[in-house]
Amino acid sequence: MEKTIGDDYADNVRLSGDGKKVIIIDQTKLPNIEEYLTLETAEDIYDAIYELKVRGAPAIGICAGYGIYVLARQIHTEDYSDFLQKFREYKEYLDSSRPTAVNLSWALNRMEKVVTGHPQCTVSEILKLLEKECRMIQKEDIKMCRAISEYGLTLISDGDGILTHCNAGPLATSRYGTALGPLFLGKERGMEFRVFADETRPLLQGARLTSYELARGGIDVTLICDNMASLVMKNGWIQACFVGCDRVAANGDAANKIGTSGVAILAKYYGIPFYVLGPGSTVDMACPTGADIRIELRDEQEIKTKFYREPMALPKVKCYNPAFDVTDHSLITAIVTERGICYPPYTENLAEMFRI
Ligand SMILES: CSC[C@@H](O)[C@@H](O)C(=O)COP(=O)(O)O
Repeated sequence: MEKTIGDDYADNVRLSGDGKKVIIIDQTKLPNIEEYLTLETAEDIYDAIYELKVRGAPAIGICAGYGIYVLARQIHTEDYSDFLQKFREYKEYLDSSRPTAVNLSWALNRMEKVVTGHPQCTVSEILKLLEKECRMIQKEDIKMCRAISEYGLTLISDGDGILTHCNAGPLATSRYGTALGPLFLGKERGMEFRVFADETRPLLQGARLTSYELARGGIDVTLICDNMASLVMKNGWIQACFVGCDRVAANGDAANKIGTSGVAILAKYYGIPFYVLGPGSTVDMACPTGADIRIELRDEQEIKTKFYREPMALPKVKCYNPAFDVTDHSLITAIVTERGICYPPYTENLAEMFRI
């Protein structure tokens, strides 16, 4: 089969050959060092997620699925209730690593259902089913990204300028990505886009990951500081904004990397369509509105020192470091999932699309 651009990134999160470890590319080291990490203990997996070594909502879910399987193998009992109790302890621990992306608890709940759905099975039979399920989560993600890419590509034309924020590319998923998926797919089909990547303060996912992925994929990418988005829009260089999401509420409000809502407000002002792209697993129909989404607060050192040779503020200066914000549904032109392109009114149309 012919190799596609997304294949280069297909193994960012995977299970080791013996099934006893999770292997991830360390995203905090990119773009300078391509280093793979082996995760074996509950602490390894928790820390990798918390420290953003693996990040991006779908990739976090995939890592958690593989992670809980690896941990389940370490539960040495033949007793179903003991197994379930220990499994749940691991699940709760991993689930507490990051609160905003729903994919984390979604994947862990899926894995738990395999256990609770088979009380008649032996522990070794349950382990086989768990392995199948976590591999399935990743396979489905690849399929979903492909479908999202196809739908997303219908929204743009050859030669368009696209602005993106944070990283919703192959590193954040399994292949193609969500917001970047249409661009990789278009590239495979001979289309050219001019992408403007917000650097995305404070952790610079746009600079370190998005511009790296796009440049490697041969896509024309220009890195800008977050505060330059307004100018490139005013210049007429942007025909659409494509961003990912960490949780979409039932009314269409969408949580994504801090700064996304500002991009949406600018896009509205300049009359540029603003699209949110993500897998159905990111749509949380149990969450009524954006106000119900828990926003992760992170360490102030990420703002002051993390990527600088010297501190950028006095130690006594206070910082406020929310990792995400919520874009109001009224600013979103459409939400693209593997099920199709959902336009407003979102409360009705998401309910119809996700059949509740
Ligand atoms: C397909 S990834 C979608 C989102 O998870 C992405 O846009 C994002 O905000 C990631 O934030 P991060 O804190 O880097 O995990």
